[in-house]
This record gives sequence, C-alpha cells and structure tokens, in this order.
Amino acid sequence: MGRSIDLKFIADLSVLVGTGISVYYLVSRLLNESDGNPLFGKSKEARQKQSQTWENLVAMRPQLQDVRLSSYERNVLGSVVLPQDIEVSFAQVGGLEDIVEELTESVICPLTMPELYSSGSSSDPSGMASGGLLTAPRGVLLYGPPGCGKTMVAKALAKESGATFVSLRMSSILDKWYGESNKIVDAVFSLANKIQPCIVFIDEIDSFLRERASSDHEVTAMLKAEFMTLWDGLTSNGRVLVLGATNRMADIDSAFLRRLPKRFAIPLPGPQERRAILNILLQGSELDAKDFDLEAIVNATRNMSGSDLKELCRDAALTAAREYIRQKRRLANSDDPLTASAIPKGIRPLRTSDFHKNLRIEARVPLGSAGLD
Ligand SMILES: Nc1ncnc2c1ncn2[C@@H]1O[C@H](COP(=O)(O)OP(=O)(O)OP(=O)(O)O)[C@@H](O)[C@H]1O
Repeated sequence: MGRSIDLKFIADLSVLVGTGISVYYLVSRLLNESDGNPLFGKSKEARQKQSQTWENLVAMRPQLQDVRLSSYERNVLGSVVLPQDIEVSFAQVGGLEDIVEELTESVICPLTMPELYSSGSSSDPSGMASGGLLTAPRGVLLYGPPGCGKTMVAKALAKESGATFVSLRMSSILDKWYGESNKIVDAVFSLANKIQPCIVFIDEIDSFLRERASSDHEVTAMLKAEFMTLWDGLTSNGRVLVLGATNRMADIDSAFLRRLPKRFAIPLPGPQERRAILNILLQGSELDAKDFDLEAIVNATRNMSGSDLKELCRDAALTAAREYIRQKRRLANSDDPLTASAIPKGIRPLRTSDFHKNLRIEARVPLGSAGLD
C-alpha cells in the first residue's frame, strides 16, 4: 500500500516537473520571439541592427558615449532611424509648401534652437528673451486621408531637423503581454530623452488613443494614463516631440487631442498639388516631347492621393517597359536580319496614353464625382 502511494507521488511529481519545464520553455520562447516587429526583436539579426544603430548614434553624438541603455530601451532602438538614413526630404514632398513652412517654424526651430523656447514652467529661464511666450509644442498632429504624405512629411521633418526618428505602431505595443506594454512605453520615452533631439512618430495614433470608453480594458486604460504622464514630462525640454498621424481624427481621445495642440490637415491634393507631385514623381523619367500632356493627366486624376499618383506613374512606366520587352522578344526570334535590326534600343519615352490607359483599366478615379478641383 505504502509502496503504491510512493509510486503515485513520484509519478505525479514527474508530471508536475515536466509540465513546469515545458511551460517555462514555451513562455521564454514566446517572450523572446521577434514576431516580425523590430521593436520587440530579440533575434540575432535584430540585436545586430540595434547595436549598429547605437554605434552610428554614438558616432553622431559623442556625448552618448557613456550612456547606458536598459534592455527595453535597446529593443526600442530597433525602431529608431537616424536622420542620415532617411531618404525623404522636403524637396520630394509635392504641393505641401505652406504646411512644410509652418512645420519648419513650429517643429524644426524648437528642435534645433531650443534656447529660444521655454518649457512653459516658471522656473525655466530659457525662452525668457521672448518673455517666456515662446513654448515648444509637445505634440503635433498630421491628419487627412490615407496616402497623402503624412508619413513622408514626418520622416522629412526628422531628416531636415537632424532629429532621431522613432516610429511606432501602437497596435503592436498593445498586443504585448500584461506589463510588457508599459515597460515598452516607458522605454520609448526614456530612450527618446536620451537621444534627443528626437521625434516620436506614432502612425495611426487613433488606434491607441481612441476615446477612453468604459469598456476599455483596464490594462489599456492604465497604459494610456502612463503615456500621458510620460508625455507631460516632455515639456521640460522641448527637444522630444510626439508627432501623431491619423486618418480618423474624430476617434482620438479628447485628453490626447489637447496634448496635440498643433494640427495640420494634409488633404487630397487639388490640381496645383497634383501637378507638383507628378512633376516630382516623373523627374527621372523620359517624357515624349510630342505626346505627353501633363495638364491632361492632372485633370484626369481628380480625387487621387499622392500614393495613387505614384502607383499611376509606376504603371505607366511599366506599360512602356512591357511594350519594349514584348517587341524585343518578338523581333529577336525573327530570322530576317532587317526585322532583327528594328529591335528598339531602349524603353520609349512615356506618353499621355500610358497614364490614361491605366486610369481606365483600374478605374481608380471616380471620374465626374465631386472632388477638390
Ligand atoms: N505630397 C506628396 N508628394 C510626393 N509624394 C507623395 C505625396 N503624398 C504621397 N506621396 C507618395 O505616396 C506614398 C505614401 O504616402 P504616405 O505613406 O506618406 O501617406 P500617408 O498619408 O502617411 O498614408 P497613411 O495614412 O495610409 O499612412 C509616399 O511614399 C510617396 O511616394
């Protein structure tokens, strides 16, 4: 009897130990998984990228030499882009000159000339030449329909101001384990403070900051409160800026909207803006001197976003390239030396019809519908 109890005890104990070990490995694997998001990447590749970013950052700002990072801050490094690695500049943004000028004054100047601005606190001696009236904005919001250049403008701002750029998608932070999201949010702000001047870019800011409903999960509500506290802490320096982008401004929590006092609408481009965008997009392409009518394309692309225009130009270039490839294949197979010599030398210049053709086929433009024009 005693012996059977002993055996049962040993069997139960080994099941317990076995289960414990499996759970431990499962949890640690899940925690260490990269899940494709560089923010949480703990793979060898992600670590290498984080180290490389830090090395480049220290080379750029030697005062960071002795700064130590927590493991969470190191993970956030995966989402940091240095200004020299950003390829977009204001010169590539078409039709948003007024917005770019205003952003230069309200975002670039506080980041590059902090001595002119006060934090808004009475004990802060900076910005006193202006009687403390000049304060750096703690948050800026870019809003408007998709594909009109919000992300592009945000990146160009970081490049032009020499600020480091931390790009976040809140949905991926919210998906994390209980307690993890808070640590990541803390790390985003503490790292941004260390590597200032810094722009913390939050795309789809509405998904995180949506009006706090009573149905909000407790963890999400706490995270929002934490985010706001950390955000408020930023006013002390003015060299860290939260830049949000949204397609759905009405969905943003009012407490958060108050923290985004500077708001810029980035609407669908009108004819003048489309002309400017098309000119930028077609800069490197050869255009048919006799058969290319920019105005016709401008008029036919009503209601299209910058992103749609980019696709349209890409499709037009593809049409010409496809034509060249087909001709070459067909003629190259001919035994007649005369026919073979007719093989085109290269891709022909773009024609208006290349654009119209793609407009018709893909019916992207709701022709005749009311638009901005
Ligand atoms: N004003 C513009 N000038 C030049 N290119 C533009 C412009 N707007 C959009 N584009 C082109 O469209 C692409 C997508 O734009 P972007 O991602 O900045 O739009 P978005 O407003 O952030 O969109 P979403 O709301 O979907 O994130 C850009 O990479 C660029 O090639």
